[in-house]
Amino acid sequence: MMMLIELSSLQKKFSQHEAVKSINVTIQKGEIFGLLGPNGAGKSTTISMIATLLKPTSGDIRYKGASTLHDSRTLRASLGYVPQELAIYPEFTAKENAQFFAKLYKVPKKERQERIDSVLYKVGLLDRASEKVERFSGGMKRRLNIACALLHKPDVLMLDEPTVGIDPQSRNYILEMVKDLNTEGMTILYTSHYMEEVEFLCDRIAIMDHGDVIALGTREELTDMMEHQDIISMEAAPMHEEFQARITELPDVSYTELHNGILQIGIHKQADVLPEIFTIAKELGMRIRNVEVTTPRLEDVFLYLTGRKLRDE
Ligand SMILES: Nc1ncnc2c1ncn2[C@@H]1O[C@H](COP(=O)(O)OP(=O)(O)OP(=O)(O)O)[C@@H](O)[C@H]1O
Repeated sequence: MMMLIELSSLQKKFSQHEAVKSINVTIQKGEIFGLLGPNGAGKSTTISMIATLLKPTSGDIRYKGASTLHDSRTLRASLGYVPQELAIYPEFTAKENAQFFAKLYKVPKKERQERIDSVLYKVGLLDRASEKVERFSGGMKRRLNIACALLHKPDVLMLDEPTVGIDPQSRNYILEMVKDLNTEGMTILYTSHYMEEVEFLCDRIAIMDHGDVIALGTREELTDMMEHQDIISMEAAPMHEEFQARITELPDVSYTELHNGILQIGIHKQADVLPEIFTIAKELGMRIRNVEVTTPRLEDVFLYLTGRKLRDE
């Protein structure tokens, strides 16, 4: 596998606040690389630095081995970037937007029409090409934004939380489209705070928190970090505070987390703690309604590493 983008000791400070803390990440040609982390983790700052829209405080970004900090032309020509905020004109039609960006990206005139039709088709908007964007749903606008980033046939596509606040249908459409683009050979950098999306899409994942990459690997490598863990999810009525406190004290329990009435208990793999848990529940007069034992997912890895939930709810 060829290293396509290398971030070395990449750091960004906003006055005293260190938004990205000297991270080292390499993105291989042909992979879907995910940046997963909660809001404020530093994902957008990182991706904006790669897109050359934000100057790093220190460190380097190399594209195909050459630093992009002084000469970003090669990278810019090969990069499609879809920011979190929509960058399209609502009073124009979808086609007019695409025409505008095709000119901006210097797509040769004789190729423009075909290219525009092809990207609008790809995002499922060819039949709506002549409609004004202000009449589009959030998901359609987002898809058009992606189409505009594809006009110059980039080698790398970077998407910053592309599914936030859109309908499930558009979300699935985008996820499938990203997979297809990757199958056709495009390298993808995808940021999200949705664990399921990153699990579904990404070959490798960097988990970010407070500006730092706290873990990096394939999904299996990340969940293997917790190879000594199983997760018990338990619903009970009532759920006593004392119950959680006593469970946390048990020797085979590594952590507990109460969320939406469900108590999650991280236990050493195959530890026989259920009888003790049931006994404590009985002592406290609780009725257990549901118990499930599962192997860890990325969400659990985040909880394990940070002691916090990935999502802010
Ligand atoms: N222009 C800026 N000036 C000052 N602080 C900033 C600026 N941009 C980002 N930050 C701060 O840097 C940190 C990282 O923000 P960033 O947007 O990169 O996080 P994120 O992981 O992309 O989260 P989100 O999904 O909410 O955008 C945050 O604490 C944010 O407040």
